Amino acid sequence: MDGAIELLSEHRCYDGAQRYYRHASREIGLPMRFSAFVPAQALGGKPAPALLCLPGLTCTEETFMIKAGAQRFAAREGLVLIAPDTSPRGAGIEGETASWDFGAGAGFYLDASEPPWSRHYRMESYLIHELLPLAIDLLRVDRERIGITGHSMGGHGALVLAMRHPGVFRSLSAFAPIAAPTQCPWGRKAFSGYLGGDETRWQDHDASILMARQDAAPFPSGILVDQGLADQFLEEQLKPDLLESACAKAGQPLTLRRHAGYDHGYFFITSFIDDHITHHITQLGRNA
Ligand SMILES: N[C@@H](CCC(=O)N[C@@H](CSC=O)C(=O)NCC(=O)O)C(=O)O
Repeated sequence: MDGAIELLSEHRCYDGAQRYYRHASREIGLPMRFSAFVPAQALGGKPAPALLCLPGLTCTEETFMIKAGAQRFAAREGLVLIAPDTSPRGAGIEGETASWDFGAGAGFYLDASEPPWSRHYRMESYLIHELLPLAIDLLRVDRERIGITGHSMGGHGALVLAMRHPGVFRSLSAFAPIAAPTQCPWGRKAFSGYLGGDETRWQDHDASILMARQDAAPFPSGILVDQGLADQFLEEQLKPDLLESACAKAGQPLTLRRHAGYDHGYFFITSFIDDHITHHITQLGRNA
């Protein structure tokens, strides 16, 4: 695979550009798609701050861009938005599309160690070592001003990747993250399939465990997490209280906002996305 990047479509959006790309991924070994919103300030100008937005189970590179309503606020702040797909597609693995919470659409933003998944399911390496460098070059992203956020499985990805790759991301937030995946059915199913039966190896991909291990706050300016209290997955799958305890142990400032009446879906995300854009641009710094 030669890594050629194909612009699939481009749409004018708040004076910037909403784009969809496909490229031959070196890390995944298959074609991958991603989307990017490039604000007007970044179209011809100097390097811009960027936010990597990780979608949740069953989503694609399109979901966040068409449902979160983030472009209006990113345009205001001159912030590039980048959204990947949630897994490789078409790996040809038996059972890959058999369930919605494992396999296609459910890559959990990690590198699988277990065959047959280990050959293509390498979302962590893909994001850190391929998509981000590609975005820095292609979209003129300032490598010193990249933040990360995500929803549900993507919230897990944001929290875990931010801690596993210190210095790559300068700001962090999440919507209804899977905050303790070693202790919930979604996480246990994914980790046993992708990482195998040795649960000690799962701990390196659990945000609450990683946070509790920190000697000092990895994000001293604070992490923002929003959680709906009418979220149908809250008790069984998400467990934000465990992240809250881990942050307290690590001395990590955390703003965990619990919102009465909001469920797990994108109406919840779009209600609070402006606060997340403001959180990130405040920590990343606006272009002068
Ligand atoms: N098909 C499932 C529901 C799947 C779902 O709710 N996916 C969420 C993310 S859940 C955690 O990662 C999502 O973002 N869906 C896309 C959307 O447009 O809402 C079921 O049957 O329960």
